[in-house]
Amino acid sequence: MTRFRLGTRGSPLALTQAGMVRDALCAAHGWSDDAVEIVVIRTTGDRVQDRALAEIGGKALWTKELDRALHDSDIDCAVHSMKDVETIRPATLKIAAMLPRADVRDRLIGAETLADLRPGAVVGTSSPRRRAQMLRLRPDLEIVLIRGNVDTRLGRVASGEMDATLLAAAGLDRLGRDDGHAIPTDVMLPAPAQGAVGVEVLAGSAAGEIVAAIDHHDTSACVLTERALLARLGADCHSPVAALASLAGETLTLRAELIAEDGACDVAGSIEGTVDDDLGTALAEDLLARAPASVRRLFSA
Ligand SMILES: NCc1[nH]cc(CCC(=O)O)c1CC(=O)O
Repeated sequence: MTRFRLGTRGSPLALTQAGMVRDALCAAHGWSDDAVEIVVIRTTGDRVQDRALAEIGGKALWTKELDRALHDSDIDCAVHSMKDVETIRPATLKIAAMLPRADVRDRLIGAETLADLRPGAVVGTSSPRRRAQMLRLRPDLEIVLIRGNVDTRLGRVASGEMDATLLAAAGLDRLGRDDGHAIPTDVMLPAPAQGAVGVEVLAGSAAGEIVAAIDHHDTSACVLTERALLARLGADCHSPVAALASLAGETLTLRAELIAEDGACDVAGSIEGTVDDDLGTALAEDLLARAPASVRRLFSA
């Protein structure tokens, strides 16, 4: 039997997530573990570690090589952290499934709360959103660029090179790490799609039907709503935007905020409806209409 080929990046987190998708596929289809082959693909994002992602070309750096492998039929599906997947995807590809979403919050490493950080503390992040949100709450902080995988980042706080960093709870939990303290979403709204793992296939492929069997519908509904907001904003990975959708019964609630890079001004809002209401587009339009000029200019919509 030919094995189902699952493409992934090679970082410890990516491999863990690929293993979760393999296990879900095997459980859904009654396959043995060896029915799925995990194919590790090195991306530009993995190779370039010293500059901000936004600076060197953005989220495509994580997906380009996996996209090519899908188009060349070297793999049947590709596993991604949905947070890292560009807003606009090639029409030839389809996000066929998402795993149940994990903890969506950020965790602060190095102090219990942001208020506990010493005046002028050095905090490492490469995320424009985290930078802006931290400066809004604590304008005295010195935000420095940090990249690399989870262990590298934790190591730089442990060594005292920086006072603190922020990491997604989802990634830490998947790696079995209990470091840090979760920040409530009303203090720090997460990145759109944070905590969600998605599986992409070639549009119209047989693999799409195989993968669709593991889709967690509530997660897909929420994450696609957050991505619709990004699309209407014309947001990219330079854009300091936070968003979180949640479903309670039939009611979908979407919260979002846009923050100036220095945290000095922002615009926030929320909207409620059903999954059929295109809440992402509606909230994006509301925020753009109300955004101060210094925030508005960060978006190409
Ligand atoms: N940008 C890197 C990235 N992409 C996804 C996660 C965590 C896992 C997730 O959000 O699903 C991380 C690390 C982090 O932000 O701490």
